[in-house]
Amino acid sequence: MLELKNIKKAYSKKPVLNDISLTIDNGEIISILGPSGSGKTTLLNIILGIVKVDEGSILCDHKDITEIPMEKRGFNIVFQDYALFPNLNAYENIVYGLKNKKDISTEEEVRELIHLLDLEPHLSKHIDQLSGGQKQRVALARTLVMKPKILLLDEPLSALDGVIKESIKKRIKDIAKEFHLTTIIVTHDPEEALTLSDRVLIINEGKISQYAKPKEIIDHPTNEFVEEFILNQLEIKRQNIISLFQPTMTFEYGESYQ
Ligand SMILES: Nc1ncnc2c1ncn2[C@@H]1O[C@H](COP(=O)(O)OP(=O)(O)OP(=O)(O)O)[C@@H](O)[C@H]1O
Repeated sequence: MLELKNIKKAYSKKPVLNDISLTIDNGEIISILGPSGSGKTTLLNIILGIVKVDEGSILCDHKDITEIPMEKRGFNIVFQDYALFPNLNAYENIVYGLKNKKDISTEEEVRELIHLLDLEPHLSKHIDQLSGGQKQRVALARTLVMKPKILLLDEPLSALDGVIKESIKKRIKDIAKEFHLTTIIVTHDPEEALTLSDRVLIINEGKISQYAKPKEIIDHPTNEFVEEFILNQLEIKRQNIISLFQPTMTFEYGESYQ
């Protein structure tokens, strides 16, 4: 279990996170959702260990890790731009981290992950020969072979569209469930957060607006911000789709409107 207790962070005296407390159970998929500048990446980086807190503590399985450096926390992140090595092929990227830590994953485990992510046909391709969705899967495989205790994903679907997005979403869910892997995802897209996660943490101006299961958020938004920002965005999306399929109405004098 990961616990954040009264986390505070300011940059140049400007508060960015204000008294964030929450728990994340082992094996849960959590999305951190909020508008631009609300503090999502700062929170992710604090969990990862890149950014230090000003106040508060972080506990992992009841052990205080607040002062433990990133490399010793055993968490791992897939960055938004995937950060793959362009001079290596897909397979070399996937196994790169095992060079000095061979015993973390066996060859068989690596093969299983490659299979799960459907990457067999792409292993010898160079990074610039891969599509966005394929790059994303290589980045996921590269992170997962290191068997992180917690998987952090920064806007994992933002560069993908349509069917590919749905397929990656399903793979992230399947992998998290199969490996009982605690997964924390940063996103600004309510639809993504609500369909991908067990619980969604909605933050606004550095404070928790609501932290609940997707259904609870939709049925019982606890404040105006959640209603306005999250639910209205979903409604706009829904209306846009409906309007695409509405038949053109024709009037007596030949006028029409949509
Ligand atoms: N290293 C930094 N130094 C100073 N200010 C920072 C730093 N990092 C972030 N901030 C500020 O902290 C606030 C929160 O930034 P953060 O990147 O956490 O937001 P975000 O919700 O991830 O935004 P976005 O969705 O646009 O990426 C912003 O006002 C940002 O300008």
